[in-house]
Amino acid sequence: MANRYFTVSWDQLHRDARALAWRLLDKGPFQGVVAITRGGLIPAAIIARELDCRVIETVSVVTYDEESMGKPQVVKAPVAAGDGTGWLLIDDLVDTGTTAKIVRALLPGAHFATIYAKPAAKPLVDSFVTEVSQDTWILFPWDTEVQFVPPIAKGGVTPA
Ligand SMILES: O=P(O)(O)OC[C@H]1O[C@H](OP(=O)(O)OP(=O)(O)O)[C@H](O)[C@@H]1O
Ligand SMILES: O=c1[nH]c(=O)c2nc[nH]c2[nH]1
Ligand SMILES: [Mg+2]
Repeated sequence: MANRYFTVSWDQLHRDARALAWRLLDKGPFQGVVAITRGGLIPAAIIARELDCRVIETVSVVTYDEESMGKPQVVKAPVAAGDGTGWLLIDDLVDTGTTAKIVRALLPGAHFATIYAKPAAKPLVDSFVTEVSQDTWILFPWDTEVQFVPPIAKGGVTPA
């Protein structure tokens, strides 16, 4: 269980996804992007736009129910991407690496990129932008909303 949170705004996500696109420019060209749904969908859309790539495939692995981990299941395979050679594989983050190991086994030839990476799974990723400590839970903008917090002196939550 995470004991810290790292909140990512839409602006920050867009900036970080574009930073990843810059890093990927000289790794391509790619014939298509495979998004690991659902978290990889928005990062993949931003990166595909920046790399001028129009072909998007998806792979879906269900691993988590909120913050608890269950038994991973591939519920949608990446049919158009062969063994991944020439394709860019995108997810929002790697944490334990469970999802990454499953998808890499399906697409061993793909270049695997994530925006955020925690240390346990960093070696599984070919390109990433920001490392976040293992005990930090990343809060993405699609999972959160803006709300009132009390002042720090009255028990307000300290940001990560
Ligand atoms: O390295 P791991 O420990 O496998 O964790 C990383 C995965 O967990 C999250 O997806 P999740 O399974 O929550 O599904 P979602 O993308 O549909 O939200 C995240 O988007 C990664 O795909
Ligand atoms: O929103 C999320 N934030 C995380 O830090 C994380 N780790 C695994 N799955 C995750 N989902
Ligand atoms: Mg995911």
